[in-house]
Amino acid sequence: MNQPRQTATYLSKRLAAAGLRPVSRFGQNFLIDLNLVDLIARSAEIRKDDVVLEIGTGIGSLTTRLSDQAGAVLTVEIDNNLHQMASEELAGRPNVKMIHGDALKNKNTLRPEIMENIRDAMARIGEKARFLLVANLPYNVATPIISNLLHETPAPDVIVVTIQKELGDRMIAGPGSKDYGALSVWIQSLCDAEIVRILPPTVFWPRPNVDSAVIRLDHKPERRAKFEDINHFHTTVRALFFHRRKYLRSVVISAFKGRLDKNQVDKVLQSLGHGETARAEELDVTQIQQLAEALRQAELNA
Ligand SMILES: C[S@@+](CC[C@H](N)C(=O)[O-])C[C@H]1O[C@@H](n2cnc3c(N)ncnc32)[C@H](O)[C@@H]1O
Repeated sequence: MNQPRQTATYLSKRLAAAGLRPVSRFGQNFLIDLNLVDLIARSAEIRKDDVVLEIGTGIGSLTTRLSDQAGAVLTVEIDNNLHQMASEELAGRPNVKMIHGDALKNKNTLRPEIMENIRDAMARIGEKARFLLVANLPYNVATPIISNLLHETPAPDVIVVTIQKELGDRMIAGPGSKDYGALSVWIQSLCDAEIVRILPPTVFWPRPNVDSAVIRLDHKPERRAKFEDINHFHTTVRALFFHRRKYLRSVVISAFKGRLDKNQVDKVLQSLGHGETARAEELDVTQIQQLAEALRQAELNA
């Protein structure tokens, strides 16, 4: 199979020949350095038993690498023109399945077909099958895609994606940092997270306005197993950081209004040693988990 020489000129000519231009609302910033396309695929350490999901097929340059290494690839593209171009590029690759459409049904839900196809492909491969997300993600939907996938069963074992650097910084941030928030706690509660490489705008065409990062998340099922109710935890974490400058006490009181009264909230906070002036952003991931679980228990006993 011929690999396209993916320079900016090559890509712009190829799109222009089809009467197309990159669509910014779809986050169409294509990687033009093929070494970086290889870096993404290599960083995922893909095996023959792996089922790989790619969101954003583009013209299929990363997809071909994934197809060479994985057992099965499911790739999703919202743009009909790119979907058609990639179909030609990927024809003759029986381990690639393409979906044309939005990867998200709505902000909180993935397109159901995605997980149906992933589960089918994993069942075909058998017990050793792992599930990976490997993609140069469209930046506007990167957070809901990653967050929603972590709710799924199975959740991806490994995620290697290109995202805005600022988003990567938020994923790996610790307490006390300006980047620390609900996303940091949610990701680190379930995964080991690392930034593999920072990418300048020049490696994309067209150039985005910001730096990007290749990040790797390793999902830890033993961490997930500790949560009695993962949805409750996620909702609580988002509520705790919604007004990040406010004191924890008033944030919890308003988030649990109608479910816990002020006395019950005070009891929970006192039992965990959080004083009147504590703020969510000062609590580490374990302390947030303990607080969310204590609030859940208090609600059950209320
Ligand atoms: C950053 S580009 C990556 C393209 C290609 N994989 C590459 O590495 O050059 C993101 C791709 O995601 C597609 N896309 C944007 N929003 C999407 C969505 N909600 N669902 C599926 N694909 C989407 C865009 O049309 C675009 O092709």
